Amino acid sequence: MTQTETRYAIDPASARSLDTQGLRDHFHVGGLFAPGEIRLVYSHYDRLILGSAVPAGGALVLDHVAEAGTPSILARREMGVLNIGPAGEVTVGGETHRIGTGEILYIGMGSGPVTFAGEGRYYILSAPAHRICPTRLVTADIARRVEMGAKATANERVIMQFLHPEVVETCQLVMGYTRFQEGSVWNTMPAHTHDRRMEAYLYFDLAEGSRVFHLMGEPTETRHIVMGNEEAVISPPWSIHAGAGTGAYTFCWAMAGDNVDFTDMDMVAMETLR
Ligand SMILES: O=C(O)C(=O)C[C@H](O)C(=O)CO
Ligand SMILES: [Zn+2]
Repeated sequence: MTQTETRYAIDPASARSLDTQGLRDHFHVGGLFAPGEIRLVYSHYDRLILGSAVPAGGALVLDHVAEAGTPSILARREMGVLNIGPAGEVTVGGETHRIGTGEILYIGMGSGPVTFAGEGRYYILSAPAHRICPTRLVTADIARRVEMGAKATANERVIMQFLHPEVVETCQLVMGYTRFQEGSVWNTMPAHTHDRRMEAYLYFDLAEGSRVFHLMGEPTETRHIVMGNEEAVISPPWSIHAGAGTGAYTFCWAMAGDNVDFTDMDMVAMETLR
């Protein structure tokens, strides 16, 4: 079963006036990773689709998604699939890929239906594409590693860049995840925006009872959204996206938009934040 929910894009002035529930309705994505289901959210920010597939030992096929308006989801789209569960198999274009924990499968436009199988817990991201780039499994040993932050500022972390121009060719998807050194809990601080690209975060590997306070909004109008394990959040192009956890966590970040330049960010000075 595939379930799809649409989230419309709103402007920063409208977002400013939202209360907690309003912010969650627009940006927070809960209820993913339901066993035996594919759940998708179709965001109007850069038309990114994010979601999950949990075959729970069986098989689930992702093919027609009415919101995309094409016979098959990949007809005019590309996809990145991160496995946050035990190893599993994804079959696409007549080939079966065994995806280990923490590995990402890039799937090129026009590949046809995607079958998710085994015990994997798959996080799905898909963006419109304009040409075919080859499907490829990206393992942690070939991902780019960027070490950032420091213990003293509780933000010592490694940004693992999987779908990145120096690793694998994509049309507009840029994707990876960030891991923290023990004791570090702050992500993406100092904060930034990139009006050219939207972003989505999936927070995972949180212990029970642990939460991440995700920060969003224009730099001078920040708001927070409290995130539980395996919950995602949509970051509009005009918004910062940062967070602090009450304990350890990992998060997957993904972007779509006008360029694939990871370093194209507008850094926000600490004094600017409100
Ligand atoms: O920890 C970080 O900092 C990040 O992972 C930042 C994201 O990758 C990002 O916001 C990229 O634009
Ligand atoms: Zn960013």
